[in-house]
Parts: sequence; structure tokens; C-alpha cells
Amino acid sequence: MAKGAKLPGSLPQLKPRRKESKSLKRKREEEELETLEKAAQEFDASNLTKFTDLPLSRQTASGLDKSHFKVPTDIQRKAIPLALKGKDILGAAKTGSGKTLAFLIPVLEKLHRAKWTPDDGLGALIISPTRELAIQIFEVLRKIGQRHSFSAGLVIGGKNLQDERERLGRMNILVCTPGRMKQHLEQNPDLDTYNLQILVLDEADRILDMGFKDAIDAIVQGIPKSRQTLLFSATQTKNVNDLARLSLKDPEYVAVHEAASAATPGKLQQHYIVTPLPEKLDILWSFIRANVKSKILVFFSSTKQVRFVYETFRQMQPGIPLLHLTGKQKQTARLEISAKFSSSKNSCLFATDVVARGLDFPAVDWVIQVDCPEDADTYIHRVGRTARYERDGRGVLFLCPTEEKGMLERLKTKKVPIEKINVKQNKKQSVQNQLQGICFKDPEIKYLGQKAFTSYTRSVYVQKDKEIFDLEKLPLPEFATSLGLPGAPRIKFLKGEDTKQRKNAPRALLKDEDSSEDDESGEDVKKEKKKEVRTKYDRMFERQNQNIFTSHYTGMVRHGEEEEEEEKDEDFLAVKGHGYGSDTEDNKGPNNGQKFIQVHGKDPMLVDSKRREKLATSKKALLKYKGKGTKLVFDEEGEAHAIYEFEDEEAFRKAGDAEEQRGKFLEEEKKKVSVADEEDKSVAKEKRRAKREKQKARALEGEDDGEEEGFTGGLPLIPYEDFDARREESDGDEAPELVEEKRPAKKQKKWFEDDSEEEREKKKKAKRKSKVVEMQEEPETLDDLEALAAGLLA
Ligand SMILES: Nc1ncnc2c1ncn2[C@@H]1O[C@H](COP(=O)(O)OP(=O)(O)OP(=O)(O)O)[C@@H](O)[C@H]1O
Repeated sequence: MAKGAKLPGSLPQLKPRRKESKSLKRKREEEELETLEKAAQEFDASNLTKFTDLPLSRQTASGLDKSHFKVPTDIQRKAIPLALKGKDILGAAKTGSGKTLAFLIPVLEKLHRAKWTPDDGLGALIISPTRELAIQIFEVLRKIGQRHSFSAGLVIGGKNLQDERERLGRMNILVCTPGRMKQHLEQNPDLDTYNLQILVLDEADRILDMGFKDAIDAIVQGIPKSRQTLLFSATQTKNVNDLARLSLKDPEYVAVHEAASAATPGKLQQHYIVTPLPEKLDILWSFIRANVKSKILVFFSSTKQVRFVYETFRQMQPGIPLLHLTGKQKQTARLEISAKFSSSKNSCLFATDVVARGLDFPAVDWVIQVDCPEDADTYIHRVGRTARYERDGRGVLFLCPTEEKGMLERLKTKKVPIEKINVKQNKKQSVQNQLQGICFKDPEIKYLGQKAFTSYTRSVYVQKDKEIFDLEKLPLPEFATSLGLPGAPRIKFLKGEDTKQRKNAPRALLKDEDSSEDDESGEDVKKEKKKEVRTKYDRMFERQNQNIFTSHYTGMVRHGEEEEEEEKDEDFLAVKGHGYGSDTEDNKGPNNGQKFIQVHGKDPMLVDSKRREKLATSKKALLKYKGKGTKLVFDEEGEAHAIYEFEDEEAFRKAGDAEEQRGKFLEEEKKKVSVADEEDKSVAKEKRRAKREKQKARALEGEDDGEEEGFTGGLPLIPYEDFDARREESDGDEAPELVEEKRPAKKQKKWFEDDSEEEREKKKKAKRKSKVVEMQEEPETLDDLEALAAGLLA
């Protein structure tokens, strides 16, 4: 953009200004904010065609422009003006229709208009059901918020709690997953939500289902009711109970596509095929082979199936790069795979529902649902990974004959236009022989196949819609054969299990899958064994498929055995020398030449060398045989007492049943601990608030004292110096009309007021160093992102 060119936004652009007194500057800013607020309240959405028509701050307008967002989508056109007026929103629009911006723009504007500063703490909380989606939202926030000076952070787990802890207390905007956020709220007194202005739930229906209930209730409990709340999803909840849980105030229901004939994007072609379960992999393989120049996303219902198909198909070399993504992978691997699939032109990603919602992989050609989704909403989200924002795409759903009728009815009710297609039988290639060969050669893959089989059957078993999912009608032995297995693994599910509850909490299924790794015979056995402390190796021995241990594990086990044997050998080593420390004949042992040591009360020990003798008589060794000391407490008279003393038995009996007394005692102690904990937390929070307010007052004082004009242009969600460095490096075309001046030194200091001068210097140096690295490239890893998330904490 040329120097002096007009910036988007209806408000006057930022220009280089002469020095302006602080009070004048503040007055001008207040006036601007008032104008903005008034414009938002009076805004007539019917006039909205471009983002520049919206009453937005210069910072947001500039961020949108820089990210090349010019024309709002339907949901953005309807939801943003209402959200800018401060309304609670229930937003529903098709997949890929731009809901992310529909809530991020109001978030930035809300804090901007509240004159939010880093000292004000947490102002906005955005909750996402998965880590990947949270990261994606954070990236968009970083782009469009690049001119604001808020600090933003990601709270998604996969990192040390303590590492995240200190930073969080200073964040203005957090993008989080529910579980991790709950954990922080419970354990981190630095994280204070008392001032929260706006709460966003992306994929709201998912977040409000049973799987996240505890976490969401805990989060909502701690935030002010007076906040604004925005809920978005392609399959929105209108459940009154859900909305009551969030205390929404007269929410506006913004459903832009409700009157549309289809709930899915217009440019999406949707088909289904009906296939017997044992032929699914043949069809999938043949499909992939016929589309090696495409970008394909394939959904399965469990992690084990994903891994089995990925491992076997990889060996069969289909001629297209294969990837796999599940919630069981490490966070770094998940990020890497997402990035690979995003940037690839042609590849095939096998995945579980961890990528079903919200993820915006560019230009996916095909979405194949090999396993029937649990309901029509899940179908809509999965298929919505293609045909996003004006692009076209195709989806194919594989249905077993028993699933066809029920699933089609569900899809029809949800307005999903889907047509039947048939598989060309002459193009279908059977992979059964190849899979058999692979399983035969590689016992680990065979084991994986067995796990894939049990996981699939379990996933069908736990579904609540029994009209669609009927395990008894599935040809399971044939299915096992189609996976290349010599027979169907035994499956045994827990009787009387609360299926409904399990279904409502898909995570429970995942957990179950995890544990089934250890024991195929079901949970009955697991519960019994729970009491014992079992190691990884114990669990491996208990597996029924011991013959498939890798050589590595077998080696480890053998090594362990060898060590034990060595120890035994040592016990029986022949010894030289004379009896030692023995005052009886017996202690001399069978040979006269043997040495023994006897410690009081213990069996004599055989000693064969000086070293062994020294070891056996060392203080450390002897300590083992000493009795444990007794801990005493002294009263005020100096009398020693045992820590716990029995009370008078008669009085105890009078007080009632022992069990009852025990329960009462525990209850009281629990209460005491929880009260003390609450008190500690609130004291810590109070201190923090006071500190923040002090800091804020000091910062304002600093502004008034200073002669120089303050920071005006806003900053991306990165440290100040980085932004300056980048501006220096830039070719001058980047928003030259914005004027940033270095923050007064006073402001910088405030974060470190408790540190010594020397420590402060050290920290500054270290930060300067790390920033240089940060700026050299775009964030690639979670660490990079988190470094950026540090925001103003420079
Ligand atoms: N106004 C716009 N102009 C151009 N592209 C846009 C606009 N709004 C959103 N997009 C693009 O559309 C794509 C989909 O947007 P987004 O991920 O927000 O959709 P969504 O409605 O949240 O989808 P889902 O329901 O699957 O979560 C993204 O690549 C985004 O960059």
C-alpha cells in the first residue's frame, strides 16, 4: 500500500502526528471510542456489503484488510452487527461459511471498546472442542488481531501445566480446550476470570454435550454473568437446558441457512454406497488407487482402525502419500500431520472424528466416511471438511445394508441431499489376500488388525441409535477375514453397562480403547486387577497375543530375566576365607572357607569379597535393618506424645458407630481443606487484582508524566520489539501510515517490578535473543505459537 493511502474502516486513519499532550490524546481516544460505540448501536445491517462498512476499530479493519478479507459471508453479515451491539448470539450456518470471523471480530472489538489493556487480565475466552481447532482459531485471531495490542494465549494441554501457568495470568484473550481450561481454573490462582467480558463457544453443540459437561460447568461457574456470550456451530443447539447452563440473555438466533433446502454447502456433491461390511476395505483401496491425484480425507470410527489401515495400505503402496491423524498421537505429530495435509496437493489422510469439526484443510477433494457416523450432525461436520467457502467438493458415505434405512432417514430429517451410487464391480480390487499376507508376515500388524476389529465392534456396540447400529446383524467372522485375520477375535462387552452415558461421552470410548489395549477380555477382569500395582511389562505378559511381542520387547523381557538370574547366581557364588562375625557353628555355613555377616535378628549373609563385605557393613546397608524411628510431638509442658493418640474408648463408643464417626471426621476435614483452599485462592486473586490495578494506575501516571506521545498504532499479538524489527525489515509498503513509537520504559518495567535489577537485565537479554529467532519465520510448532502467545509480556 502506498504511503498515505486510505486504510479500510469508516474512521479517520492513523497518520503521523505531532506531539500531542497525554490528556489531549486520551480525550481524542475517548471520543473515538464513543463514536465507535454509537455507530455500532445505530448500525443498519442492511447496508453491509463490505467489511469496511462495519463500524470497526482501525486495528481490526487493518487486520482484516491485511488478511485479504474484504466481503463478509452471510453469517458474518448477520451476526457481526448484532454482536457489536453487545447481544448474545446463537449462530448457525453451514460448514465452511466463515463462522470463525463472525465471533473473532466481535471479540476484538469488545475489548477494544472496553479500552482493555494487558493489566486488565482476561477479557475474552474462546472454547473449542479440539486442540487442532483451537490452534486454527488462534492463527486466525493472530492474523486479524495483528494491529491490536492485546496478549493472547492458547490453553490446549500437551504441555507442562506449570509452564503455562505463569503466562496465563497476563493474557487478555485465551483460546482453549475445556479440560485444560478447567484444570487451570482449579489449580492456578494467577488465572482470574472475574473481569471476563466475552465468552465464545465454537462448535457449541459439541461443547455442551455430556463429554464436556463438568469442564464447562466449572468454567462457567467462575465467570461473571454480566458477560456477552456467543455460540456458533453448523449444527446449533437450541436446547433450553444448555442455554440455561450458560445464562444467555435474550439470545439472538442467527441461522442464515435455516430456510435453505439443504443443511450442507451448495457446491458439495454427496453420495452413498451400500456395501457389506467385509467389502469396505476393498472399495476404499480401489477408490484411493483410482484417485491418486486427489486430496482425500477418510473417516473411521476408531483409532485402531485408522492405524491398521494406514499401516497396511502403506505397505501396499497405493501411489499417493498416506497420512494418519488421531487423538492418540503426540501433539507435535498431530500438528505436523495437519500441516502436511494442509499443504499437500494430493494425499490421503486417515482420521478419526478428532478432525471432523471445524478444521479448515484447504482444497480437500473427497471426504470418505468408511464407518457410519454416530448421527446426522456428525455426518454434516465430517463432510463439511470439503466444499468450504465457495469451493466445490465431494463426499461418499459407506453404509452397511443394515445401516442404510435408518441413516438415510436421519439425513433426510436434517436436510442432507444425498444420492446413491453403485460401485463398478469390475473396478473393485480385493485386498484380502494382501492383508492376510501382511498379517502373516508381521505379527504386530496382525495384532493391530485384531484391535481394529474389536474397536470397530465396540464402537458399533456403544452407539445409542440402535435402529442403525445393530452389532448382531453384522457379519463379524467375514469382517475379520477381510482384515486378513485368521479368525474373529473374541469380544466381550461389559453387561449392564450404561450405554447411553458412554455414548454421550465419546471420550469414554477412547479411554476404553486405551485400556482394552491391555486386556482384551473386558472390564470385569480389569477391575479386579486394578488393585495390584502392575507395570508395563506385567501388562504385556497378560496379553493373549504374546507371540507377537516385538524383538525389542522380548529382548527387554529377556534382559530382565537375565538380570534376575544373575542376582540369584551371585547369591550362590562360592566364597573363600573364614567365617566372619559368627558366634555359632551354624553361621559358618556348609564350607569352612565361607564368610558370613549377621545383623541382629536377620539371617546370616554370605560374604565373598572385601568389596562385598564393605558394602554389606556400610552405614547405608545397615540402615535398612534399623527399626524406624518414632515421631513425637511435644506439648506446651514439654511432654512427648505420639502423633496420634487413642481417645478414651468409652467416650468413643458413646459418640456412635465407628464408621459413621469416621465418615463425619473425613467430611469435616474435607470441608476444612476446601474452605482453606478457597480462601488461599481468593487471597491470591485479590493480591493479583490489587497488583494489576496498581500497575494500571502507575502506567496511566507514566503516560501523563511523559512528554512523548504514547503507543498509538496497536500491535500484533507479538512482543513490541519484534513488531518494530519486522517493520524495519519490511519494504515500506506495509501500513506506512501507522505510527508506532517505542513504549515508555516505565511501562516495560512493570512486569518485572519484583525482580532485582540484575535479574531484569538478564531476562531482557534472554527475551531479546529469543525474539530474534521468533521473527525469522512463521510459527510452525506449538512452541512457536506459544512464544507468540506471550503477547505483550516482553
Ligand atoms: N469473508 C470472507 N472472505 C473470504 N474468505 C473467508 C471469509 N470468511 C471466511 N473465509 C474463509 O472460509 C473458510 C472457512 O471459514 P471458517 O473455518 O470460519 O468456517 P466455519 O463456518 O467455521 O466452518 P465449520 O463449520 O466447518 O467450522 C476459511 O478458509 C476462511 O479463511
